[in-house]
Amino acid sequence: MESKAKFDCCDNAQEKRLSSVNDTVSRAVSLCSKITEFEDVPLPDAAGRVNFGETVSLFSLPIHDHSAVDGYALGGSGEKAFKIVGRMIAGDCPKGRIAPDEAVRIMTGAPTPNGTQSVVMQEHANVADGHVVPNFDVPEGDNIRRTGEDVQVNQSLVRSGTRLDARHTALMTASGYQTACVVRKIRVAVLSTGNELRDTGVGMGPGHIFDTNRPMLRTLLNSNAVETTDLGIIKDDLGAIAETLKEAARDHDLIITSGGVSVGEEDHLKSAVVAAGGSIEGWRMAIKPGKPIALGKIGKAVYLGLPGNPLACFVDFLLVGRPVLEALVGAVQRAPLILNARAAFSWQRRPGRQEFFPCNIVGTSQEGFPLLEKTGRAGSARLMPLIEADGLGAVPASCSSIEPGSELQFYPFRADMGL
Ligand SMILES: Nc1nc2c(c(=O)[nH]1)N[C@H]1C(S)=C(S)[C@@H](COP(=O)(O)OP(=O)(O)OC[C@H]3O[C@@H](n4cnc5c(N)ncnc54)[C@H](O)[C@@H]3O)O[C@H]1N2
Ligand code: MOO
Repeated sequence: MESKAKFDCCDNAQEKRLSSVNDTVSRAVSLCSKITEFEDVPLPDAAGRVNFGETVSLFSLPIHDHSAVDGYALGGSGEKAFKIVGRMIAGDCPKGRIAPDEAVRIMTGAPTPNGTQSVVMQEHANVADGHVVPNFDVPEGDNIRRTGEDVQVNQSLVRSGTRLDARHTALMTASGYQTACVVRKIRVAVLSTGNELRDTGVGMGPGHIFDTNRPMLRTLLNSNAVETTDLGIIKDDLGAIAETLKEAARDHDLIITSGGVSVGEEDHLKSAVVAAGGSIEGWRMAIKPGKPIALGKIGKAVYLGLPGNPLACFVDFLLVGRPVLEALVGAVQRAPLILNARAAFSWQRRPGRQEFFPCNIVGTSQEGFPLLEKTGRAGSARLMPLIEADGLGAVPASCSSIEPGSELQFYPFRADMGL
């Protein structure tokens, strides 16, 4: 059943009933039910997966008191001679007790004997005749890493919904885990629609183009947390599309299509979703490129219809598709990284829709913001400007003119410390 949603209008009178990106994302996320099946995976293979439930520490960290330096464990305080009564290296079993006038030769990581007041670095002590004399009165506790000072046993380590990376592999391994319990992979079906589309090398003729969006979407979906089914190219045929959608809805969490979401006579996706027994919940966003987008449900599967123009498809996947994937696995939703930036260029534009354009960082403005240059003439069918781009610049719907120094928003493609 089709349901009509209420949308904010953008400020162009001809562009009524367009929704904002935020409203569209909220609507899309509200269609998603969190996947509740889970599996155990070895920690080094768990990067990109989402933690199912809360993980608590099996051990205290550090597991035992140990020395932070190579030096001497001292049984007491003072700038005096301590008799060296033993030697401990990393891996030795914690044993023995030292008296206030005794010391133990100790290496970094070795357990400190009971009775240790402090550890003095070997550079800060003199050794002669089986005794060590620190160069100063070493404060109590110096250079001893205490049991549990980082993590207590049973302490919460990783929250439910956390996307795992090398940090979690390290901490969970240190506290006794070999595997992580993660949400099962999201099953995503991808298909393209359009009579003009051909796979590379298959039956190209006049009027045909290469199907760009399907390989692009498969690449965007290529993560450890997603299992993608490629359903190929479907002709602009309502019945064929509806049949494919209906079939895909049986065993996928998300169906992503490209093309056929606009208003032309061969734009069948909206009707096809309904014919497949589903509902369409949203239609158009006040952005450029990427205005037409279809959101809906077919059975339990979420449906996301992206526009055919490749840059529009790319932008809509990043803005709406990504949060949908996060919602399906119950990942903690993080605010998108949107930076304040300044323009290094002039640009006159027609107001009406928030506009995104590929751009790169060419310097830093006087105020310290990234200075952006467009990487080519933007257009929803143009891909070349993306290639040299560091991210997407954005201007609000009302903007009609950009001069050097004008404020922009910047959505970076990557963070250099990315995990
Ligand atoms: N009368 C109107 N026409 C259009 C409007 C509108 O508001 N009123 N919106 C325009 C906008 S904005 C966009 S974006 C496009 C989106 O249209 P569709 O999603 O229906 O996409 P198609 O018509 O199927 O294709 C558009 C364009 O993209 C090419 N294409 C399609 N699929 C692929 C693919 N997999 N790989 C590469 N290229 C693809 C297709 O050949 C077309 O050239 O609608 C505007 N029209
Ligand atoms: O939204 Mo369309 O992508 O402007 O061409």
